[in-house]
Amino acid sequence: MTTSSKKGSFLEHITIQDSFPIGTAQLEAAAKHALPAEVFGHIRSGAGGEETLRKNREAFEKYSIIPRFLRNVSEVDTSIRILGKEYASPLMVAPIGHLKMVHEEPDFAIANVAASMNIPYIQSTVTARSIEEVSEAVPHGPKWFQLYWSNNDAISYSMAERAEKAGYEAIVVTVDTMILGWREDDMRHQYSPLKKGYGKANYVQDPAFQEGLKDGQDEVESIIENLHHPSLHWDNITALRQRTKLPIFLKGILHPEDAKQAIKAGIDGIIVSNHGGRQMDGIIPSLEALPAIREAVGPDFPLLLDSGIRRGADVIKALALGADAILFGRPYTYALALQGEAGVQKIFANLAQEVAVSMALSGAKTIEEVKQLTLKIAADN
Ligand SMILES: Cc1cc2nc3c(=O)[nH]c(=O)nc-3n(C[C@H](O)[C@H](O)[C@H](O)COP(=O)(O)O)c2cc1C
Ligand SMILES: CCCCCCC(=O)C(=O)O
Repeated sequence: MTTSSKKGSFLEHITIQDSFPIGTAQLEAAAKHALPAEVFGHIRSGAGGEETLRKNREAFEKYSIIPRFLRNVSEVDTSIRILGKEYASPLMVAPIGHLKMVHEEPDFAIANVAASMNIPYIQSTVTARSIEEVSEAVPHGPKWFQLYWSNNDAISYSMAERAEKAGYEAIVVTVDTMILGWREDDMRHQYSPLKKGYGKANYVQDPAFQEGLKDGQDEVESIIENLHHPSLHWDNITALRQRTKLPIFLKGILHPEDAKQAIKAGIDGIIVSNHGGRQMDGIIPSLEALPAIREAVGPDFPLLLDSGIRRGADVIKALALGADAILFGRPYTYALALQGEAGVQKIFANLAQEVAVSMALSGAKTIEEVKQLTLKIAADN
């Protein structure tokens, strides 16, 4: 996206407002009011005592941008290039499963928004619509597929192959969810979107899944069995590498040594993530893990980040600390619950615009210039 004060687009945020909540805190409050407690709790909450969930936000507040001025920022270009592909903005749609809990037709709505903005839609394994259904309904726009490894390797290979055939641009293997985190909110509410079968399309339409179904076994029960795979190992990643031509990203890497091992395994990119604090509590905030990982992988290796991004300045900080782009999670789920596709459009458009305004006010005309900005870290660290 190129935005220019001459065209007046830097003024949009002053003139265009409607009933949509402004700011992600207000959005979350409105979703809390609108959604059943167990659904809101499932989305909002983190694992354990929610230390990591909290620290994800605090990490951003520890860093301050030292802005540069007098640089003529009337033209700001937010576009990025990753693995040879150009996207309009350093924003991506984080894979979020089971969205049928908040909307009748979630996956088409979100894929449409991503396509209209030319940002990658990262489709979760556990969506209401399958890879094929999404690619048919929304044929344009960049789409990546997030893979939860299955206990039955054949299903994982089959899903990767289906994504490649459907024209998806990359496979994202999530490595931090080989078992489910300790989620007390869900326990209190006795709530499991998995058990409700909200995310079964990719499995039930998979030939390897159907072949592996035991006689009389319930499909949802089998999906849950497949999703839990504590044996996940680098050997699985190496095997997948040999079976797909698509670029592979690993989502959930937090240790520089794992990042180096990923490169050795032929991986094309890393998403530094703690799953929004939903998996292991007490682990490092993604933003704090980022600089050491950038150091380990070198300046050109594709590095993305999620967990805790809520506004434009957060995006600037993540890029200045070494990310090439960020994934945006929970807020778009709340927007979907409140206003459907229009809500998702507004939350992403607002964030994209806030990024452009933040770039201009920091003195960066391009993403490369954002990466050169200086950050000051609070003295208590
Ligand atoms: C309700 C919910 C469902 C999620 N489902 C998935 C999923 O299916 N696959 C995945 O890799 N990550 C999943 N995530 C994690 C997100 O992709 C992302 O890492 C996280 O939400 C980022 O943190 P943020 O919400 O603070 O932006 C889910 C997160 C939420 C809140
Ligand atoms: C065994 C893991 C299934 C989790 C699917 C959704 C998810 O990632 C989440 O955070 O919730």
